[in-house]
Amino acid sequence: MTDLSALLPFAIAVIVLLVVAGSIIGLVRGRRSKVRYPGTRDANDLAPAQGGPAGEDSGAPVALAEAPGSLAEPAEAPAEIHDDVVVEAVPTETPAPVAGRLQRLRERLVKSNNVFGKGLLALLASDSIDDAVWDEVEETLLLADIGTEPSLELVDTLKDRVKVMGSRKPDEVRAMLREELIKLVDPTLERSLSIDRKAGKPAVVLVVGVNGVGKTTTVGKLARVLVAEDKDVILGAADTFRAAAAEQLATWGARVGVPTVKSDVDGADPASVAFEAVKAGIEQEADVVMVDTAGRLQNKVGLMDELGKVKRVIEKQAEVDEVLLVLDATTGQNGLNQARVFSEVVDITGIVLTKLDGTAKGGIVVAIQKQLGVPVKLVGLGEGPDDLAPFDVEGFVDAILSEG
Ligand SMILES: Nc1nc2c(ncn2[C@@H]2O[C@H](COP(=O)(O)OP(=O)(O)OP(=O)(O)O)[C@@H](O)[C@H]2O)c(=O)[nH]1
Repeated sequence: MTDLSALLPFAIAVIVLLVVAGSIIGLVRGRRSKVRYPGTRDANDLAPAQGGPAGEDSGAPVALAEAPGSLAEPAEAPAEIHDDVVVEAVPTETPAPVAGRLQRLRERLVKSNNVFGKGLLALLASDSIDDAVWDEVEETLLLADIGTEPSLELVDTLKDRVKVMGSRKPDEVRAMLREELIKLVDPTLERSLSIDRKAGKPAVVLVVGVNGVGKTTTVGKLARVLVAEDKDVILGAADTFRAAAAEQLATWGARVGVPTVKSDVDGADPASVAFEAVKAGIEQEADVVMVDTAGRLQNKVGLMDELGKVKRVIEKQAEVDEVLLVLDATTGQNGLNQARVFSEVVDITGIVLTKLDGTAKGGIVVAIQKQLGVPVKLVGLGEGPDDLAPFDVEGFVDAILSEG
């Protein structure tokens, strides 16, 4: 007769193998989305409305009725975001304090933009400033993307001031230029974000823009800014087009303990997700609900309509306090066209200018504000999690004029 105890190690080995195989299959299933997008799809095609209920025609924007529970339950802890989504348990991080961030990121700005400032200082300090020099001053301003009209205005003002000054000491020239640049960037604009609860509801921030400008990254970074300011935040992943966007956002949130409301269904109705996120924010008494949207080209009418719908559906529950348009500073004047069209569909309340670390065209800040009358509220200065800073006029001008 076989000794049963001799078989025991084999039995254990078989059980272990079965458990391991089972969890691998579970993991693979978990990573796969339940519904695949049926055909080839252009980044600017409309998502098929699978969430339906948020459709304005239905009149009652409720949760995705066909897929109950398909929107992830807002989680308290990173590992609990959703049964079906594998989110690695990341230790919660403490975001860098917000005060003085631009100062800390100043070096990036100095590196990319002080060529422009230095150039101006050198030109204005030259012994005699003739027309050729003034042309160079103007060209320098145009190259920094300040825009034609503001550049001409600034040259005129500087001409007048130089005339009055007579002989010019470098310090005086610097002080004069600093003063005029600060005026141009406009310290009187209101740049604070509306992120306070009101009427018993959370503040709602909608983040919009064309593809690849840094929307999801900005929402993630901004969540950290808000957490650093002790706000309770909920994220809404209404970028239902790019498959990885929702998980990318959830990971950003999880790192600072912020839950994300998202759909497991590729191409779900973004308005439904936005609606659910705001609903969760109201129920959980969050301070801020931040909704990320899919990148869309401003010339695609259907997509722009979809964005208008997202906003209107949110407004069935709560006011949208901020609509932040994310613009990539490296795209220069093209950003202005985008901004114009977006502002026709949704009232833009602020600009987030990303990738300022990668361009010498910081003057776009001036051009955008002049053309749209909308202030730059935040600037992105790198890919790091805390490389987003509240825009501060003096800090910005000082970095441009820095010796560094
Ligand atoms: N250097 C630099 N890179 C940035 C900054 N902000 C965002 N990025 C990078 O820009 C790239 C695109 O960022 P995403 O957040 O995915 O852009 P998106 O607008 O959400 O993209 P879509 O959803 O495809 O429209 C990423 O590689 C980011 O790391 C910034 O301030 N500086």
